Amino acid sequence: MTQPKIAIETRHLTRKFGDIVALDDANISVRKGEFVALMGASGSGKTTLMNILTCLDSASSGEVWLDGVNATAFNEEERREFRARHIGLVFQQFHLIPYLTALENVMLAQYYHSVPDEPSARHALELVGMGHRLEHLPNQLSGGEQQRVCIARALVNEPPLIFADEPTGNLDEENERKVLETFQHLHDEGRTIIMVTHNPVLGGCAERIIRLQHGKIVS
Ligand SMILES: Nc1ncnc2c1ncn2[C@@H]1O[C@H](COP(=O)(O)OP(=O)(O)OP(=O)(O)O)[C@@H](O)[C@H]1O
Repeated sequence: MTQPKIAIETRHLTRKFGDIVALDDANISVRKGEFVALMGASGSGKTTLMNILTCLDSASSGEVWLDGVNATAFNEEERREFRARHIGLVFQQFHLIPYLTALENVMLAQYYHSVPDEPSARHALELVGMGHRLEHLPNQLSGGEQQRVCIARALVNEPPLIFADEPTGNLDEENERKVLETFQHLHDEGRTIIMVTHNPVLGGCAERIIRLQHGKIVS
């Protein structure tokens, strides 16, 4: 079977919360291997869209296709299952387990997915430039290093889609640069990345910017 070239597609996607239309007839299409930034003012619907695309929420109407699968009518169990197999998430807050080393934190993600495999956990950390900090605890790492452990954790199970929500929000400029370089490296490797950000520097590093305004895609 040939693999679909489209990683993400939404058709007339709408999400309402009571009277509030958080997402209004949104149509987006992201190719496999694309690096896309999702930008827009506060309240424009970025989180709402991300939550649907990462199977944390479902739409009020419209369709969502992820990695060639129609995810529109997934129930909670199916969403959880799909998320575990297809989606890697990087958050602004690191959510690392403080008493586990960098390597163990990454292996824990493997454990929840299938089985821990130390060589591939090491490889994921090497990929993000953290091969020299495997045995460090989170509090022995800089913010940027912790975020790179989180990126390794997000990609260790080889998810086809990587989502990042303000991944450098808590970092200084130097660490922001290193994390950005890591995403660019992953992009060069052909991974599909969708990044929510307010930061024009990050937005400028993406291949394309999808802009939201009052729940609508404006460009
Ligand atoms: N659970 C909810 N219940 C009611 N209204 C909601 C809910 N979630 C979001 N909204 C509303 O939907 C709109 C879009 O919110 P959303 O969080 O998607 O914006 P955002 O672009 O991510 O904003 P920010 O950049 O501030 O995080 C806002 O008007 C918000 O108040």
